[in-house]
Amino acid sequence: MNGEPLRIGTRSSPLALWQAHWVAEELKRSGQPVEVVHVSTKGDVTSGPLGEIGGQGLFTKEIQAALLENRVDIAVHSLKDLPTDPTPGLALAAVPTREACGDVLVSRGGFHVDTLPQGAIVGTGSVRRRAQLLHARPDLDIRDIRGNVETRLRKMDEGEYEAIVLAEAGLRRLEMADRIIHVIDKRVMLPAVGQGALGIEVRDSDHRAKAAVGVLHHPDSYHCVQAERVLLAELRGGCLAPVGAWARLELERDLLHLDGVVISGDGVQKISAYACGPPTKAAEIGRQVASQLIIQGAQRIISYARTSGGRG
Ligand SMILES: NCc1[nH]cc(CCC(=O)O)c1CC(=O)O
Repeated sequence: MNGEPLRIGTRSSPLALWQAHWVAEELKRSGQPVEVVHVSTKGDVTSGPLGEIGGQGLFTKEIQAALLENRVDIAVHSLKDLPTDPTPGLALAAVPTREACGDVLVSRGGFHVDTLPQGAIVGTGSVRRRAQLLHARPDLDIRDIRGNVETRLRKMDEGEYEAIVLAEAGLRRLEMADRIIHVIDKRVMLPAVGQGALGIEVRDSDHRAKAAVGVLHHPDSYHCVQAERVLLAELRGGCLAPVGAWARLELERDLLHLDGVVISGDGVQKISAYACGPPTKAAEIGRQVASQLIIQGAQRIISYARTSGGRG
C-alpha cells in the first residue's frame, strides 16, 4: 500500500538490532513495508576509553550520514546517544513509549550500592555513573569498562569486576531481565538524559517516512524526554557530561516532574534541582531546572569534566 519498503538503518550491536527490528515489526503491523540495513559506526569498532576516542554522537553520526546520503530512510537511535543539537536536514520524527529508564547494579553477589564490599571494583565507562556512585560510596574502585551489554556482563561474570552498572532498558530488551537484581534508587543515581527511550529520525523532507513512523510516537514519553533534552542542551552538557535527569508524568494531576543533577567527576560536588508543570510546558520545565543548576555552579563542574570524558 505504501510503495517501496522504507529502509531502517541500524548499528550491528545486539541491542541496536533489537531496537531496529522492534521498529520494523511495528511499522509492518501498521501496513508499512520495511527492510533493515546494517551501518557500521566508530563506536562499535573502536576499543579504548570512550573519552579518548571521540566526542558525543559517536554512535549516531554514521547512521545520520547514511540517512542524509539517502542510503537509509529511517534511523533508530537510543535517544540517550543522540546529541541534543539538531542535525540540519534531519528530524526527530517519533519517540515511542519509553522503557524503564533506571540504572541497574549487576553483581554476582546480588549487592546494592550500600552493601557492596569496601573498596569493591565496579565497572562503568560513564562519568555520570562513576560520579554518582562515588558520591554515595567514595571508597569504591570505579574502573572503565567497554563493549556491548553482553561483553560487559561476561567481564563481570569472569571476575574482573565485582559489579557493573547498566541501563535497565537494555537488559529488558535483550531479555536479560533476570540480571536486574537491584535497580539503583533515583535518589542515588539519576539516569542519563533520554535513557530508556528510542529516537526515530528521518530526513526532514521525507514526508512519507515521517507519516509512517508517526504511528510509533508516544506524546507522554516525548514530553518527558523533551524536558530532559532541553535541560541538557541549556547546560551545553552533551552526553559525555556528568549530568543526570529524570522526568516523569503524574497523570492524575497532569503534571510533569523533572529532577536534574550535576556531579563533579570525583563525586564530591553534587548539585540538584527540581521543577514541575504541565507536560505541554516540558521545554520550559527543562529550562527552569537548568537555570537552577547553573545558578549553583553547574557550568564549572561540566567544563572541568570535559577534560576527562565518558559516556552513558
Ligand atoms: N551507552 C550505550 C547505551 N545506549 C543505550 C543503552 C541502553 C538502552 C537505553 O538507555 O535506551 C546503552 C547501554 C547501557 O547504558 O547500559
